[in-house]
Amino acid sequence: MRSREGGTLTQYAPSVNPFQQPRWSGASPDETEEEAHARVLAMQQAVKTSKEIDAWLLEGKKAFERRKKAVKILLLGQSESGKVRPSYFQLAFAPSHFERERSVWRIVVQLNVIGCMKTVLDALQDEYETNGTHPSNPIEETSKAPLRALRRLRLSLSPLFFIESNLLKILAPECDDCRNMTVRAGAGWKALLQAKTSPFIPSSAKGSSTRPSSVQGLIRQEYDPTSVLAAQRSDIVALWKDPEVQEILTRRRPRLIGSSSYFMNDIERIANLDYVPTDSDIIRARMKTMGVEEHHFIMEKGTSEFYITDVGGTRSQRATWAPFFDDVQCILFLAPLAFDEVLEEDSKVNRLEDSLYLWRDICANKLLAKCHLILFFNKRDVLQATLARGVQVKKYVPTYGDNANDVTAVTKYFREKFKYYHKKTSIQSRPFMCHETSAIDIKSMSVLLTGVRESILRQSLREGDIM
Ligand SMILES: Nc1nc2c(ncn2[C@@H]2O[C@H](COP(=O)(O)OP(=O)(O)OP(=O)(O)O)[C@@H](O)[C@H]2O)c(=O)[nH]1
Ligand SMILES: [Mg+2]
Repeated sequence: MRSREGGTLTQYAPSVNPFQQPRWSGASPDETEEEAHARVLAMQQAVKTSKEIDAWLLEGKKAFERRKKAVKILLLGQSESGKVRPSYFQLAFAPSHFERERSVWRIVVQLNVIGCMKTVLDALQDEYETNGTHPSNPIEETSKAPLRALRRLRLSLSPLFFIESNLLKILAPECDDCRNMTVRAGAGWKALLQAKTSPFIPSSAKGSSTRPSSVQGLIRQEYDPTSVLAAQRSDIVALWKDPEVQEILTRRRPRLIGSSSYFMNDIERIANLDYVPTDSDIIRARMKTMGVEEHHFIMEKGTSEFYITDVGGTRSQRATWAPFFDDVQCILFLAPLAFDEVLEEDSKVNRLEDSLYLWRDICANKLLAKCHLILFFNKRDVLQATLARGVQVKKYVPTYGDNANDVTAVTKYFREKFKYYHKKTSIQSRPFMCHETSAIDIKSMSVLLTGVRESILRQSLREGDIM
């Protein structure tokens, strides 16, 4: 055999056979002792890193397998449609997790109360200023009296507004009013609130372990509205129950966030030193979220795992939903029958019309062709109250015509509309599932969600998703 240059191969062969040498250690022949030491350390580190990568890959594989077997639910709907459902799932299937977050929701409820107080004070100010500047007002001094009382009240409540701004600095630094506050999705804001307001500040969060507990108490009070609310309870109750104030609110209809009136009607219970929010309070508390948040639950009784993804529903956030359409099995679509309301972010758009078109787009989405869609006509109680006030559907939806103006007829009418788009735009046929719900009815919501969970599990088993 010859090499290309013409010489024999044997003339290039090494004098020693490497395969017969002891195992190569990476050491060079003239290595010093320190170099040898450094080399051994580097090799040990490399082995450790390699094991860590293996463990990480294995963990990732396990997580992927777990996720594959879990039930994946996506909550969709416009802003304020009532996607408080992660709390419901926690309450129904992981109650101890729900329990741990109770202290956080106390502050959210208190912020809702502060926001509502501000709206009431602003509405009264507008009312009195308009009346006070009215040229035909005969007794100018008398007309100024309510404005002066209002100013006094604002002053006495000012510690609350100071605490509000402290809380905003940690929750939503770019915002100066809790009524417009939006927190970033994820548990970050809850941990921050817990750290600032929990009764026992952990030593790691104290900064100085020698700080006396009275100072810690003061720091806590800067972030905790409880004692100020308790001290001002009688003034707040008197203001909210004043028939004149109620008349002004009914006439002016200022926008009250979330379930503020529910909290204000119960203010004697809430403005208390030992106030702990009830399940109902937590479900009603309003905290606008920005971004997408995934909640992972393992059922405390049973073995099922859930991934529930909650999204921000304002129009500007809807583009962020698509990446979550990939492996979702079921969408719970929330659509309140708010035929007489407009979107907060665009006052030209009717809320119900927006929901209907959003539903149509979800039904038509190719990525969701195999996904189960469950429609919730949420806020049934609000629909009931609106119709009871005599608000006519046909005034807002001309095609409604002379159908009866009651909950049954209204629900039936809109159910047909949603069903029509479901059938017309779904790429492959799927059952139309629609429920009427009300977040305030915790018991029946839990029963309903248990039913939904069972049917998703059954469906997944049928399709072989879950082993
Ligand atoms: N009365 C009543 N209030 C409800 C109902 N469902 C939700 N709410 C309240 O409506 C407010 C808004 O609900 P959320 O669930 O926070 O709104 P969301 O859909 O998550 O809105 P974004 O986070 O902005 O997308 C909260 O104060 C809820 O307590 C209901 O059925 N009846
Ligand atoms: Mg939300």
